[in-house]
Amino acid sequence: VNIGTLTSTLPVIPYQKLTDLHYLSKGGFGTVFKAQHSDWRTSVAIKCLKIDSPVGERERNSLLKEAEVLHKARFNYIIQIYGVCNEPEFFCIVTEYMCNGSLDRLLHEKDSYPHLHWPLRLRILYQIALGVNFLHKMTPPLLHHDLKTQNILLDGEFHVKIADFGLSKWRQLSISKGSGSKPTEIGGTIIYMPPEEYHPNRIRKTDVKYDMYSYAIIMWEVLSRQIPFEDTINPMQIMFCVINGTRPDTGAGSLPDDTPSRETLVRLMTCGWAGEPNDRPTLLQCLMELEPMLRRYDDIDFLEAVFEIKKSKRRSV
Ligand SMILES: CNC(=O)c1cc(Oc2ccc(NC(=O)Nc3ccc(SCC(=O)O)c(F)c3)c(F)c2)ccn1
Repeated sequence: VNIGTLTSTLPVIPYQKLTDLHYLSKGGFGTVFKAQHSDWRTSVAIKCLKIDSPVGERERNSLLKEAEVLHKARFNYIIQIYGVCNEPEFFCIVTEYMCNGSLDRLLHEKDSYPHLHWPLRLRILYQIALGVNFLHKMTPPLLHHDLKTQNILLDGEFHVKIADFGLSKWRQLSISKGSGSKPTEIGGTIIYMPPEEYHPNRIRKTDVKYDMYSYAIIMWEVLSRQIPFEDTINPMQIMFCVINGTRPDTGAGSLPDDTPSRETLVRLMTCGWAGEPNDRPTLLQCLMELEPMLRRYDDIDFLEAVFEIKKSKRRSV
């Protein structure tokens, strides 16, 4: 990646403008901090190469590639990049800070969030689909291939932005290049991984269909607030079951009968997680089916759902 072309359109942020660093998380070989930008007077997130390890050329290039990808993929439902900090002893990309954290926490920290009203859950599913569909409609299509609730971030009003904490080489759909799969992070979860990915053969033609499988699993997780395959602890067991057609339970025990548009949502999930990639719908087809569901609600419905969360969050602090 030519840093010159990248920084000709992306701000270069001097390191001394980044203050009050707080550690957030550690990725493959990247570390994420919250920081304040002293001129812009806002919180930012910075993803740096391990500040202890010498910044290797390969790692630096990988982060540059990520900046380029994020810069090209600017969209309302993809995490926004503000710039890069490119100094000899410090190298990081600077993005917006998503103050309400990951969807994973919103779904499963039920003490903090006892009520998650349907309008907000549907808006979250719709906005994830908008983000992933945008990636798939780029030329060439940009594949996420690590969609999971930990990579879905929420801003102050609980709007969704797609993120990718993992730091590994970027993949794009290119017919020429044999598309080897992105190695799953060590200890990464496989519950969002489609069965054809368990033993990736060199030339896989249906790459965009990978994200659709992950999206279907996320749909189930949002609507049920349960962990997919929770009772099977051993990843090998999950892979075995999934290859044999086991999927999350779509009965009333997991998806309540009062789930709005239950039949349509269950059909989208079951088609989305089909074992045969070509049987899965596209994200665009999902959007077409979700749009009439969202139109049933108005802003007050969404505001009430967000208000409910903020009230209970205040109580639980
Ligand atoms: C409580 N709040 C927080 O903790 C917090 C942390 C945070 O840290 C980061 C998280 C992720 C990234 N980076 C990233 O998302 N990159 C990326 C790259 C490619 C694609 S799309 C194609 C593909 O996936 O390959 C994509 F969608 C995303 C980052 F730079 C910082 C940001 C905001 N808030």
